[in-house]
Amino acid sequence: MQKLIAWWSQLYARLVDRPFAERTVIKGRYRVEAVLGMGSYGITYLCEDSHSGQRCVLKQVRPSKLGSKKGRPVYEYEISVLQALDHPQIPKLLESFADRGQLFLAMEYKEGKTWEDLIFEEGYTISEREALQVILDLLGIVEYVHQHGLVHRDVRIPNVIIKDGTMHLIDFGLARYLGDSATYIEESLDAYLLEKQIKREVAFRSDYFGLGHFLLFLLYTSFQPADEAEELPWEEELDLTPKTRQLIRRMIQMDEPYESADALRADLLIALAHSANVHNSAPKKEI
Ligand SMILES: Nc1ncnc2c1ncn2[C@@H]1O[C@H](COP(=O)(O)OP(=O)(O)OP(=O)(O)O)[C@@H](O)[C@H]1O
Repeated sequence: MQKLIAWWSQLYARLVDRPFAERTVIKGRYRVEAVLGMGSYGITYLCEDSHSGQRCVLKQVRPSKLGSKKGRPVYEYEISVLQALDHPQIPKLLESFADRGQLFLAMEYKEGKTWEDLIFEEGYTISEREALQVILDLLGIVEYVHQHGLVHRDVRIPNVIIKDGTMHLIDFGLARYLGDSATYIEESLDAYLLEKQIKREVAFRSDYFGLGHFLLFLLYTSFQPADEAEELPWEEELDLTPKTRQLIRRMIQMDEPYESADALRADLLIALAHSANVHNSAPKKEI
């Protein structure tokens, strides 16, 4: 029976979750230029706002999710989160509205490339010092989010956009206020894999965990495995200074986790002072 329900809901979603075509005008002002993505609860569009002449991002709740617990509550939560934040490196909420029976939110468009694009499409290689500097800059945005009682919980390379050297943190769909439950519905966290539990914990340290993995991604851009070498743990593969290694171990909770941005920043600055600005391999492209 459960299989049948799952099959039916997938079929239903496929039938109704059809994105609006390019050039469709929503609410008489937002002209769809492209579909940016189809996420778990929303469809994201790049639009031109005919009122301001500016580009913006529209997020539409998937029609198949409108009546479910993962539809409107998630949408309303994201609105409240974006409304609470006002930072130049975070997209601002422009408005939320219903049109044609659908729910939308409009937010500022952050033009640029994500770190995922820079690493995987453009082949950037980053030295240890540069990587630590990136994390230090990102920590400033994350700390601002924390100061508003929020945890982002999805700090990852596809969620950071970089334009002219300035980073922007996007995708607050998983953000939660401290004290709120980690899931929207009565899901038992015990069922989650340990790593997912750490990432989704509503605590500041889960964002430091995300930043730790972000740092590892950046550091791996300079790693070149020997031909047919077996995969080893990061501590053996990456040639890092001891301070950076200790820092990462705490960020990804192999050792006592950081509980405040100040403590993490202090160790980041120490690691930076000890770090080398050399690439482990010849850079294909440097930042
Ligand atoms: N404010 C924004 N400015 C620029 N690009 C954005 C903005 N918000 C989202 N995007 C881009 O739109 C795409 C879809 O993003 P979105 O975060 O809505 O959904 P997702 O990551 O596909 O799924 P999920 O909601 O499940 O995390 C991504 O490529 C993201 O880079």
